[in-house]
Amino acid sequence: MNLVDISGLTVTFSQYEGQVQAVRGVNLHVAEGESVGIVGESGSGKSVTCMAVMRLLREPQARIAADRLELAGTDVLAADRRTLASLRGRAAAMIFQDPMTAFDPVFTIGHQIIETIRAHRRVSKPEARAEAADLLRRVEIKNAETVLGYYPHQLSGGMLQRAMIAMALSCRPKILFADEPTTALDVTIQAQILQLIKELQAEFGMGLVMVTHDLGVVAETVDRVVVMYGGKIMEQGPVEAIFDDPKHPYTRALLASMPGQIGGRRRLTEIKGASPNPANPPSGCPFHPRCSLADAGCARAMPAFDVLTPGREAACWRLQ
Ligand SMILES: Nc1ncnc2c1ncn2[C@@H]1O[C@H](COP(=O)(O)OP(=O)(O)OP(=O)(O)O)[C@@H](O)[C@H]1O
Repeated sequence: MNLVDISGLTVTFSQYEGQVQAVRGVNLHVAEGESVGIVGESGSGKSVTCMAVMRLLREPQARIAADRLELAGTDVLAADRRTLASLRGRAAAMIFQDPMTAFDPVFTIGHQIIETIRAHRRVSKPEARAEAADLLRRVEIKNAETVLGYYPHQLSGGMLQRAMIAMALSCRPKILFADEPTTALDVTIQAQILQLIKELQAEFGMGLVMVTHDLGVVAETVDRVVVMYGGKIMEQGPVEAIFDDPKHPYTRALLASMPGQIGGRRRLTEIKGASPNPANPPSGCPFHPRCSLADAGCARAMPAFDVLTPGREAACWRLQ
């Protein structure tokens, strides 16, 4: 079964200035235990895609439409509030760049993890407390019992990130969405946290969707890569294929702008030209205004995906 099953997803935000077309026809599938990286520059629609399948976007400002939008076999567009609340946590959890978004500053770490466990499972408070301490140990927080009594501001950024991962894992989700989970951390801590996510993914047998602008992060952590640009998928395939033999000119440009140091924090700003304005996206292939290979046809229509091998596909007129 696919843990994530998305076909024809579009997400549009209504704003005073007009409509922002954040996601424009995305198909995405993640199998059990699989790890997938979604990469692309800022604003390409990576986060919104994940938030849409978790139904975490504020509606009706965000309008979500899809031919299929399923999380662990449940149609999230048809799901009621209760089903969604139970899905979030039990089926899927999400971690973010800023752990303060996951924690409430006025409660201790322990209180918040224990409450999360008890919101989803019938366990006594002492059992939940023991489990919370155990989870903190698994994310390599040494003085776990003490840390349970700490407030979020008493932990360093890296420690708080670990505590957020512990809280996300507390309901034993089938899939974890990690949205730029290490971007705010310094390089050594970043590498440790990525390693930890990878180990926990294997240990828990979870699916993983890693959202990042950093190809180095993807190289380190996932099996399959999905490259997004202007609200669309440009190319996808196994991580080795994407790195060794990128097909789409955008993927090639992304790789060329990659910092030498894996996990480095340089932003991908070196591709010439500006990323598309989602309020007024370019016609045809969204990358055509910046693509050195583009011709008039590229502005006319978005090409279909060329399936190079099963699971390896790219959408580029010049490839055809
Ligand atoms: N709540 C919102 N209201 C209006 N526009 C939004 C909202 N959330 C996201 N957007 C817009 O949707 C587009 C896609 O955003 P998204 O956050 O998915 O990009 P991203 O690829 O994840 O990049 P980043 O790394 O910057 O988060 C952006 O242009 C963004 O400004």
